[in-house]
Amino acid sequence: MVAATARIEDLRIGPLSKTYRLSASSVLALKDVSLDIAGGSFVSIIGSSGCGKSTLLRIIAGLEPSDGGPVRLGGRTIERPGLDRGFVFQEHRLLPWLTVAANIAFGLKGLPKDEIRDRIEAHLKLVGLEGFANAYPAQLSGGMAQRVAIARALVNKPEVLLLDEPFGALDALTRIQMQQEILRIWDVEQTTMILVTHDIDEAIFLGDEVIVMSARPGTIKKRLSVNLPRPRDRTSADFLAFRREIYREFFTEAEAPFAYVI
Ligand SMILES: Nc1ncnc2c1ncn2[C@@H]1O[C@H](COP(=O)(O)OP(=O)(O)OP(=O)(O)O)[C@@H](O)[C@H]1O
Repeated sequence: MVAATARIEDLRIGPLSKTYRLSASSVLALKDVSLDIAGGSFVSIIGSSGCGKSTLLRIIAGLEPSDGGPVRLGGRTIERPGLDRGFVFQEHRLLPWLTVAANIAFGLKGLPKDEIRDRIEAHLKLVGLEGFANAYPAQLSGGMAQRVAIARALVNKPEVLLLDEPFGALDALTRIQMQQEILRIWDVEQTTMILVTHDIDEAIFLGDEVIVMSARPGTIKKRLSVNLPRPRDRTSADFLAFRREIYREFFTEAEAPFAYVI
C-alpha cells in the first residue's frame, strides 16, 4: 500500500480573476473567484462550456497565472507547478515510446533506483495494473491508459490531485468503473481531489461538494454539500433530488422538462 500523506493542507483560492489577453481583445475567464477547499476532501466542479473550469484548475496547478489573486496550499503560495499537485487531463498524454513503468517514473528523477522501483510497483498496484509494467500505451485500452495517467500523477505523492474531465473520453461503462476506482484511490491516498466534469451524476457520485460555475465571466454560482452516505446509489431519491437541484442551475423546467421527471 502507498503511504498516505501525513497531513493534508487546506487550499485557499482567491479572490482571483483571470484575463486572457488576445492581440485585439481580452477575455475575462474568471471574476472574483474565492474557494476554500478542505484538505482531503473531494470537490467536483461543474459548469457550462467556457465558464472557466479548466482555467481555475490550471491556476491551482500553477500552469497559468491569475491576474494577481492568491492560491495558497497550507502556508505556501502557489506560483508554479510543484510536486505537491498532480494533474490528470482528459487525454492520457502518455509518451508512446515509453513503457507503462517508464511513463509512471517520468517525473521521478533524482530518487534512488530502489525508491523508483518501489514507487512504480506500488502505483501500478494502486491503479490495478500489476503485470503491465512493460506494456506500451498503444497496447492499453482507454481506461487502462487513464489509470496509468492517474498513477503518474500520484507517484510523487501530491497533496492535491487535479482531474480535468479525466473520464470524458471513456465509454459509459468504463467511466462508471473509473469513478468507483478513483474513490478507492482517494480512500487509500487521502489526497485532496478536485474534479472538473460536465457530467452532473459524476459530480454528485464523487463529490463531498459540488461547485457550480456560471459563464461570461466565470464565477462560482453555487456550492452544494453532498451529504449522502458512500457508496452512493445513483438511483436513490436523495441522489435524484441533488440532480434536480443542479439541473435547476442550468435549465428552467420548460427548457429541460425530462430532467425534472424523476
Ligand atoms: N489560452 C487561452 N487564451 C485565450 N482565451 C482562453 C484561453 N484558455 C481559455 N480561454 C477562454 O477562457 C474562457 C474559459 O475557458 P476554459 O477552458 O477555462 O473553460 P471551461 O469551463 O474549462 O470550458 P470547457 O468545459 O469547454 O472545457 C473561455 O472563454 C475560453 O475561450
